[in-house]
Amino acid sequence: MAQPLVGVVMGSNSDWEVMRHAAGQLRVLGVPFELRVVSAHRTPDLLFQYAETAASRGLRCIIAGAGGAAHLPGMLAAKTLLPVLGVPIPSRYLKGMDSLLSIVQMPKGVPVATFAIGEAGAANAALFAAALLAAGDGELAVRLQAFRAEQEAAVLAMSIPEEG
Ligand SMILES: Nc1c(C(=O)O)ncn1[C@@H]1O[C@H](COP(=O)(O)O)[C@@H](O)[C@H]1O
Repeated sequence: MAQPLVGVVMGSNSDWEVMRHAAGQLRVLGVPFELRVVSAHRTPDLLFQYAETAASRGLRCIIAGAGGAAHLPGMLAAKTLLPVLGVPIPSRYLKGMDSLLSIVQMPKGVPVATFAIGEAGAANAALFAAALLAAGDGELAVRLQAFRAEQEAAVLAMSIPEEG
């Protein structure tokens, strides 16, 4: 097993339906990652331990998904110098607006790169993590370029069926 370079963490296993889009995108690009459930609220000691050891274990960035009062990404960012990429999970009553605002409205000095609510945000966080790593990994840059080219070809091949 290759050394994980990206930590994909989430506040609950109920976030997996969204966060699997981050994992899937990393897998497609051949970026080694690890998956963990870590909660600032429910497992604060584990959160500190995870954040404090992440860099020394070889991780290069952390993608963190959380819903509702989504303190996980911000608290991770407070305890590590690694870039933290936050994914707002759609929540039951407020549709993820609570998650988005909790993650994006960090105080000056402790940034979290915040992505869109839901699966597109999770996939984009993975693509962003790959772009960060590709700056120092030419083979990954080639795979990322190929992904872009495939996406472009798929859009160029789109057609709209005419009516009548
Ligand atoms: N936002 C957080 C944190 C945290 O930020 O520490 N820990 C769990 N959660 C969120 O609670 C929601 C409901 O969790 P449950 O489904 O387990 O009740 C999840 O979206 C999770 O990310």
